[in-house]
Amino acid sequence: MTSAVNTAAPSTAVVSHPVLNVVGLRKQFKVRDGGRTAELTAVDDVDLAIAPGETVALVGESGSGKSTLARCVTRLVDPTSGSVELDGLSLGQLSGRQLSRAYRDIQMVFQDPRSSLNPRMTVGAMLEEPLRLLGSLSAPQRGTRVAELLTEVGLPADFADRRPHQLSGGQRQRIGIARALAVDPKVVVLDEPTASLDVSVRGQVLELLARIQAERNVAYLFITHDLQVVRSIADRVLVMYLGGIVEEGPTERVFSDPVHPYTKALISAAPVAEWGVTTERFELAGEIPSPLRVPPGCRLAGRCPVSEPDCSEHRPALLPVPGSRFVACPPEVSRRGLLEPDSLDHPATPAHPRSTS
Ligand SMILES: Nc1ncnc2c1ncn2[C@@H]1O[C@H](COP(=O)(O)OP(=O)(O)OP(=O)(O)O)[C@@H](O)[C@H]1O
Repeated sequence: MTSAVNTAAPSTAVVSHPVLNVVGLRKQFKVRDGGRTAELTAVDDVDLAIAPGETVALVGESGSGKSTLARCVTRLVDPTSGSVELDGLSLGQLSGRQLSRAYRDIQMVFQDPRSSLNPRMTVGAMLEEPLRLLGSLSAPQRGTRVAELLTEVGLPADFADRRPHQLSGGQRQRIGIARALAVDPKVVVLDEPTASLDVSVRGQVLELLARIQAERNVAYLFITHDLQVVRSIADRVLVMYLGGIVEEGPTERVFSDPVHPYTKALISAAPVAEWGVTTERFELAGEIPSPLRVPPGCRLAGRCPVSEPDCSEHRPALLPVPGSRFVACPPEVSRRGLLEPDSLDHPATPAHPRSTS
């Protein structure tokens, strides 16, 4: 959030029961900068709500803060401020059993299964490890569950005896997915899960993820650079730039009619001509600035071909625009006549949690 909560009615219905609700999340790292200690803001005031069974994609160029956001959500790192709620419970306020339960309910799949799987362990032992945490299964029951998990991710049960180096990249990623699913999570955060795979294997893994979601109603937060993957798997997309969300909405609408200049540039730079989306070339000047030197006002202003003098003054809030979308670019929103009544009376982020429908 940038300031107060927007009291204007958002253009969307509200997610009545988000399984994951992130509010005002900020993560700063202390780093050395020219011989002194400085604060690097990797994620700045991000809100995000995901409904059960929904896939939300997070896109943005390298360094925009996607992985840091994912690691804060899964508590691999502690956020500097803000809250992460799972089924209405704030993780920061839980302890003991409730906290372990919440950790189980949010699992992560990493980009490189080779480094996320222990080379010394068999597949069976790796899949059994999280099952032990459940504490309620006997050794034979765990063995049965391992075989079921392997079947669920499309691998034969005898793969339990193999080690990671005896598997292909796609098979390793299937094991990474099986491991995440072992404790029956409600949310799986996938950080570039298909980036290291061949195109054909990528398609199979995406199909697997879609099938698992249909069967388990699990929610996915899917981080990727690959906009084709986003289009094939995500219900909604969040576009991130220099730590903040600049556009959010249903995938097809965002792709077919991007509003924020950064989204336009991202889509226009994607190497896919046949999408039937805007083919207008939209280029930004220069490179993404260092998060150590975040520009004032709109962070894109210095690179944006349609920026106005005001853009460098105030950081723009996400404004609701028709079509269940939110865009942090007041000039573009008003230029296109997308402004909803009251939006500028309350120039802040939309009420939380936001909707999928
Ligand atoms: N542990 C850390 N200590 C210091 N800075 C960090 C740390 N982790 C990330 N950063 C910085 O935070 C910013 C955001 O990084 P992050 O990896 O989250 O971006 P990203 O969008 O996931 O990039 P990529 O797509 O390349 O993975 C970068 O400037 C990065 O250097």
